[in-house]
Amino acid sequence: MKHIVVSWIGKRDLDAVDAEAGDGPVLATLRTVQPNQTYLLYNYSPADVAPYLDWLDHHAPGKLNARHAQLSSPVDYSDIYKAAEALLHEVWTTHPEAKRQILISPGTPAMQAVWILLGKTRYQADFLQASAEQGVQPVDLPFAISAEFLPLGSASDGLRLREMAAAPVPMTADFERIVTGHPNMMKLKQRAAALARFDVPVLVLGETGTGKELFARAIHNISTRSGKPFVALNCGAIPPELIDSTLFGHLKGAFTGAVRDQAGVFEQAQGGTLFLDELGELSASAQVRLLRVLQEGVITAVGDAKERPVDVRLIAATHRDLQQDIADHRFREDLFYRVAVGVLELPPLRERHGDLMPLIEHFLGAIQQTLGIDSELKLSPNARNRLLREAWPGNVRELHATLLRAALWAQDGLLGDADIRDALLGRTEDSAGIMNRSLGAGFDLDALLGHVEKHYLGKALETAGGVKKDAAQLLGLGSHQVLSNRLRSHGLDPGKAPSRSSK
Ligand SMILES: Nc1ncnc2c1ncn2[C@@H]1O[C@H](COP(=O)(O)OP(=O)(O)OP(=O)(O)O)[C@@H](O)[C@H]1O
Repeated sequence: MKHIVVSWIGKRDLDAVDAEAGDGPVLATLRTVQPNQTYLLYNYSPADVAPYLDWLDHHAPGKLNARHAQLSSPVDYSDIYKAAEALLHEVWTTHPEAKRQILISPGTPAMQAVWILLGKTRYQADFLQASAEQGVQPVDLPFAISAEFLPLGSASDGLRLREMAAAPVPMTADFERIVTGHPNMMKLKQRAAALARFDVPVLVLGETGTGKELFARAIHNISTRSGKPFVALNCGAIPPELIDSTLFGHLKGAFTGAVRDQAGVFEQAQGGTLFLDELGELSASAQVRLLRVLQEGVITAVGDAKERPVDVRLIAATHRDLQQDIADHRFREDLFYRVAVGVLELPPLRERHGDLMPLIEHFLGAIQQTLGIDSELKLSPNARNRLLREAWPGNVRELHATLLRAALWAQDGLLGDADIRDALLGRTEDSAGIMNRSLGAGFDLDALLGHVEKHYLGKALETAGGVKKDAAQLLGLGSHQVLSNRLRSHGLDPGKAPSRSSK
């Protein structure tokens, strides 16, 4: 494996040419860790550094690259950042697979600080330090600087770079839609893309709203079945008496209310992918029948005597701990091993350090389009901090819903702290909260009703994926024009909204 070391050249290094002064931090480190390639930055004059570079070339292992960085002063953070960033960008993108170490000892404290900032965030690296007293040592910096602490622009640039650097399997647009810069999630995207190429069942585990369906769709879209249907079914939402007919279909007259033949989801997904969400909610008897279909590749519709062959790839998901359910005899072990051939376990949002800001930016852009807002949606600093402090028990889905609600509340495209607070309240405020406000000073009936209206407008738009016609139907409003009028009365201009959301 290629091994690269990066460092500034410091005063003690230049002094090392004089035989009395020891090796200096750079040479001492190179002798110890033996990299194949070393990249050095210096801000001394090239004439002063030339003898040192000659000398170093004689004594150091591997290939040396040194470049002059023009700094207005050795403590100017901005110039140091530019020089260090340019070097790391070049080296990290040219050698994405290499073992990368940054020697932080040579140079000024400002140079050290910039190495740590960059090496902990956009250009992940191990750090080394060298001193005459302690020798050469790895530096353990027991903290993470997540993308949340970086300015917006650089957080997303870094995201792209890290994705590029860590992507041996080419990612298609479908996987690009899964916004993340978190190393575990990027590994999961890789694994999912690899699994997509094999026609095996996949089990996606994770809390609600972590992106299980998004992964399932991405897998389908890059698989050989992409030209065929993707059918999603939430097993937890089907009444037990309808589970068989929903899965396998029924014939006309099979039971009261069966007025015509109806294909089940297996048949609807024929040739394609069936996504069974909340698989852990299936009753014991439904589990037996599902197992049989997976073993034999045939279904029997309710009321039918004939078996019909089905060719479907199954992707299942659950937020439950299926291993525990197996131990408690709630889930069949044989079914588990049938569906859990490829397993992806998505971490909750609270564990994906660095993902919040990129997701927020992504959703603000999508919501702006959905709501047809002209100017870019922006967050006030306090609103941003509030979003970053939240634990997000409903994960990415809840983050999106909160931003959508806040965007409906916001004035002039600026989402303030109060908008976010109100939007967050919307997730917990029950009818009693709304019904039991004290009358008198501060009570404002119009504002309260407006609040409720905005809550439901947002909820319907979210549920309908931004399609106004469907949202209007969900709200019992006569037409999408009525919905548009209501949105307009809250200062939004839905005339510009696309008919389909960009999500
Ligand atoms: N990493 C992500 N990048 C962009 N959008 C995301 C991401 N994760 C989730 N989303 C969005 O969040 C919403 C919820 O995601 P999804 O439906 O895939 O979650 P889920 O785990 O299947 O949820 P549930 O268990 O509640 O069905 C969707 O609108 C999805 O597009």
